[in-house]
Amino acid sequence: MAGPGRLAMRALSGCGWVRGSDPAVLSRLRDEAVVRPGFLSQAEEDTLTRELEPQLRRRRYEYDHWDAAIHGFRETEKSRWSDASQAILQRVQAAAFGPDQTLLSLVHVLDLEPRGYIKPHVDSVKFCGSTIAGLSLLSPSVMKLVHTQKPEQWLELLLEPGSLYILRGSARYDFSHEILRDEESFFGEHRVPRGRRISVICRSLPEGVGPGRPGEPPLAC
Ligand SMILES: O=C(O)CCC(=O)C(=O)O
Ligand SMILES: [Fe+2]
Ligand SMILES: [Mn+2]
Repeated sequence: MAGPGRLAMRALSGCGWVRGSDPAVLSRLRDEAVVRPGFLSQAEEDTLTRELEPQLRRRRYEYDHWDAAIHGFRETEKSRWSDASQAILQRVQAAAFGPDQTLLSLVHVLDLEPRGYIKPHVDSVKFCGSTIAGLSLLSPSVMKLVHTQKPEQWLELLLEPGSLYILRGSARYDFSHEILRDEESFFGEHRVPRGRRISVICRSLPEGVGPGRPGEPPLAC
């Protein structure tokens, strides 16, 4: 997909991959809800997908938890990576995290089938620090952020395959995030048809928590 058309970009300030309810929200969250399209080369995308596929294929998609935040998904946590993937994750770390932040050693890998979606939620502050950074593979999708107290304030993030998104600070704590289901998958006027999407999500540890205790953080942050 080539990115949003001129129409969708009309109301935007700055980046063509982020839309917002109003210019004030866009400017306030400018550095806190960031999309970097084309962060991965096609070769890097293929490397990650090829490495994850066998591990994911062993699991079944889950649908039936009526109160769960995520529907039509399978997931894993991964600590050991090939050298090539390790290099990609290091680029993510350098792009998204500060030198004083420690990352969860387990990287969260989420596979959403074409009908899969993620309901609005705020990642638990118990298990996840101030920064969340996610790579998107295979299918484009729209991530929507809505202010938990003032729902009239929102952002839409267009996540194309190969893109990196970063949520930090207020965007991470004061806004819920969700991945829209296919029927609702629009970036402004721009329809974003959903296929299968894999995301690779790095998170910082809650501040003040040491990096030890392997295996402690749960699957769903
Ligand atoms: O798939 C993503 O990029 C986000 C997943 C998510 O919000 C979560 O696991 O908490
Ligand atoms: Fe989340
Ligand atoms: Mn989660």
